[in-house]
Amino acid sequence: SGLSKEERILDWVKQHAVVGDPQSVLDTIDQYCYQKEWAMNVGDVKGLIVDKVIEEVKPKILLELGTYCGYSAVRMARLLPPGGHLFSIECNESFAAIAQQVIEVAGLQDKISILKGPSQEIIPQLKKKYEINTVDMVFLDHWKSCYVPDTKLLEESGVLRKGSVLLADNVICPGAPDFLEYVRNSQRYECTNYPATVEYMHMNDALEKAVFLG
Ligand SMILES: O=C(NC/C=C/[C@H]1O[C@@H](n2ccc(=O)cc2)[C@H](O)[C@@H]1O)c1cc([N+](=O)[O-])cc(O)c1O
Ligand SMILES: [Mg+2]
Repeated sequence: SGLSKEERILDWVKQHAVVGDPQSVLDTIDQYCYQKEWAMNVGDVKGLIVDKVIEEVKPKILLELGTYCGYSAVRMARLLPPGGHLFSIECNESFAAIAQQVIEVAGLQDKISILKGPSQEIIPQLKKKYEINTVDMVFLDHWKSCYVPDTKLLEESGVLRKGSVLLADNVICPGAPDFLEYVRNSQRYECTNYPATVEYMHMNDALEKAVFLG
C-alpha cells in the first residue's frame, strides 16, 4: 500500500521542479536521491559524461534501453539537435507512466517517445513499426544481463550503421562483464571506458562507449 519510491520521486518533481525547465527536473531528482532515497538514475556525475558524449555525437535518432523514471531521457533529450528524437524502451507500465509525467514537466514530450514493452520484442519492430532506419546512438541502462543479447539483436535488426555509438551505464557496478568482453574483443567495435562513480554514492562505476564499425 502507499506510494512507490518512483511515485514519491514524481511527486517531488511536481512540487519542486520548474515546468518546462529540464535542468530543474534533473536537479530536483538528484536532490531527492542524494537527500531522501537512492534510485537508479544515471545521476549528475555520470550524467556529465553522458552530456559530453551527446554533444560530441549530436544524435538525430537516439535509442534508450530502460527509461525507468525518465531522468536520462530528460538528460539526453535536452541536448538533442533540432529535429532530433529519443525513443526509450520501457517494459514496466508504472515506470513508463511516471517517466511520461517527468518528461512532460520537463517540457520534452515532443522529443521523446516511450516504447512500451521488452527490448527483445521492441528492437525487431524499430524499422517497420517505428519507421526508424538506423540509430545514431544507443544508451544501454536496463537489465545488465540484457546488454549483450540486445547488442546482438541491434546488429541483426540492421538498426546500427557505421559509426553508431553504444553508450553503456554500469559496466563496473552492478557490472556488465560479458558486455565489456563482447565489445572489447570484437573487431566491429572501437571502445572507450569512462571511469566514474555509482549515482549518489562513492563506489566506483564506469560508462563504456562502443562505436560500431559496420
Ligand atoms: O539494475 C540497474 N538498472 C536496471 C534498470 C532497469 C530498467 O530497465 C527497464 N527495462 C526495460 C526494458 C527491458 O526489456 C528490460 C528492462 C526496467 O523496467 C527498469 O526501468 C541499476 C542498478 C544500479 N545499482 O547500483 O544497483 C545502478 C544503476 O545505474 C542501474 O542502472
Ligand atoms: Mg544505470
